[in-house]
Amino acid sequence: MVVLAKGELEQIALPAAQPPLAHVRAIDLSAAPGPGRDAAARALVSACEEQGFFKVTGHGVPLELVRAVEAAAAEFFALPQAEKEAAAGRPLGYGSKRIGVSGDLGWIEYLLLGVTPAGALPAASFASWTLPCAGAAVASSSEHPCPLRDLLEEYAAAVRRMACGVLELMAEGLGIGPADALSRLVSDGESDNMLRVNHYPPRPEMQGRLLTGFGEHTDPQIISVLRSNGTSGLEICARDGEWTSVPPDPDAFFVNVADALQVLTNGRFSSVKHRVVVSSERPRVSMIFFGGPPMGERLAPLRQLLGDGGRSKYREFTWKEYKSSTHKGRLATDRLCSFEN
Ligand SMILES: O=C(O)CCC(=O)C(=O)O
Ligand SMILES: [Fe+2]
Repeated sequence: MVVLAKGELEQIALPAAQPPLAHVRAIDLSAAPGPGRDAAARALVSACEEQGFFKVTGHGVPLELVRAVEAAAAEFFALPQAEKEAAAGRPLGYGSKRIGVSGDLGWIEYLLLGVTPAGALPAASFASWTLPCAGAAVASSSEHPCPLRDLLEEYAAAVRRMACGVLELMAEGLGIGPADALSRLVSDGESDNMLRVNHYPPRPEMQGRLLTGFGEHTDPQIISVLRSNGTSGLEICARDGEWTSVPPDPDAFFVNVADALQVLTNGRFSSVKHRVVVSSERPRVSMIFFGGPPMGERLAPLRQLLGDGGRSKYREFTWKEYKSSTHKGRLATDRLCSFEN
């Protein structure tokens, strides 16, 4: 449930609009080695250069698992508000309407969780709270293991593997080595991976107006892998500033180029600006895996992507430094510009 104080609904109301549909490239991760895989790697690089956004088919994540975790998430969000609030934490845990700490509001409730390299949700995510689940709400979680938590762990592990596959294909397409030049950042024991489950309840009647679900922003990590329950709402912004609506695809995963990858590629790829507009009478549930590097990782353009005499557009900084910059300022702030040379 999203409970807004007086005046807050007005802050997130949007004029009715029907942006054109985005044309999103599909990349087949299962293409066989040889010409098929080479073509997929080239298409992936073009998609990152042109849009910073694409979708992945042949991803190997079982759709039964995806549907089971989505159903368990929907049950969680249907719990009484007080039970969900018991899982509230900062910044991890349950939250509603507030995104970040700088006053951004949205028609949204969510769970934000840390992920270990094996895909587990570490105890630190649960330091001050446990994850209540429908059916187990009255029992202690040790007696009744929470199905949502188990499913999220399995899901995070599967999506992390897929994210690594995407980054390996990307390294091939960019012609950089070793094969794990990019994927190691997400598969490392210290990688700062996160999982976010967003629930956008159906919008209230507002005389045809729409609501901001998640305001415009770029994701700070390397890549984000997003899946939604087939309800529209995600919009991406093209280089020319035009917003387009992403047609939902319940069988594929969407991938965003995020800020750290823009830096690693010296701006050859740009992180994609995106937002969620709540326009549907159906609830939207989305699950996003954020592939982030270890806290101490030094980020700078990869030498192989600088070319002869190429100039680095960014100064070197650690992921920890960049991540803490994202905790300051509004969601839509362009944070990378303060790291430019
Ligand atoms: O919920 C969505 O579909 C996208 C949300 C998003 O961009 C995010 O959580 O970073
Ligand atoms: Fe995002």
